[in-house]
Amino acid sequence: MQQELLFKVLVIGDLGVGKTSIIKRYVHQIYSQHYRATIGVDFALKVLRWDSDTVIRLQLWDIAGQERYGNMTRVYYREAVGALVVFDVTRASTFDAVLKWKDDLDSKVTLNHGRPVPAVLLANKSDHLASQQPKLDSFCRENGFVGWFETSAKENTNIEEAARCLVEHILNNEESPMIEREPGSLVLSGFTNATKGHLNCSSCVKQ
Ligand SMILES: Nc1nc2c(ncn2[C@@H]2O[C@H](COP(=O)(O)OP(=O)(O)OP(=O)(O)O)[C@@H](O)[C@H]2O)c(=O)[nH]1
Repeated sequence: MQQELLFKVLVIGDLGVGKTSIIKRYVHQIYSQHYRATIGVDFALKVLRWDSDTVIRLQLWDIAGQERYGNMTRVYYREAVGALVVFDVTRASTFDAVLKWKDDLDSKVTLNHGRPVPAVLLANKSDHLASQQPKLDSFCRENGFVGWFETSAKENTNIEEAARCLVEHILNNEESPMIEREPGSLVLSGFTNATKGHLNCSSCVKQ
């Protein structure tokens, strides 16, 4: 029987780092230079055919960068099972803010037993870089990110890979709350043994 899983994923990071652009590229295959700040929160849905009997619906919550200074994030973060934390490689201050976003996330949403939801770090606008960025493996290990990717929404680099890495970690979390959908019904459910196991994310940081 085919199963459909719905995962709420947050996309967070400072103002103008490219969260909306990453989502638009990933979901609609479009990119624009034009900058319009997100107000509050926006949503997009990406449907992934994961394997022959699993369809994953990724509900992407595009949280405005300015929200870190507001108090709405607790509401927005509720029931999220994963996050993409984005910074802009051309602006060091946005990297400095990454841990503040991660702390905000960890303080407001956790899995059972208080474990953090998986978070993947995105070094966006990598098309701007003349040379390689320092590798972030140890930064990720030390700060609880499950992996990191140099992305470019402009050139469509590594966005699918990053999302895949995140989904693999979400699936590996036995206790991730999830909605399993059968035609005509919506029920909250835990994982089935058929869904978990055997998953391996080669591009993610080795823990
Ligand atoms: N060169 C380059 N520019 C990018 C990339 N991603 C986004 N931008 C540009 O950066 C600006 C901000 O992008 P947004 O996607 O609106 O940023 P955001 O993080 O959603 O911003 P807020 O909604 O204010 O939090 C826009 O002008 C984009 O065109 C990228 O990968 N490379």
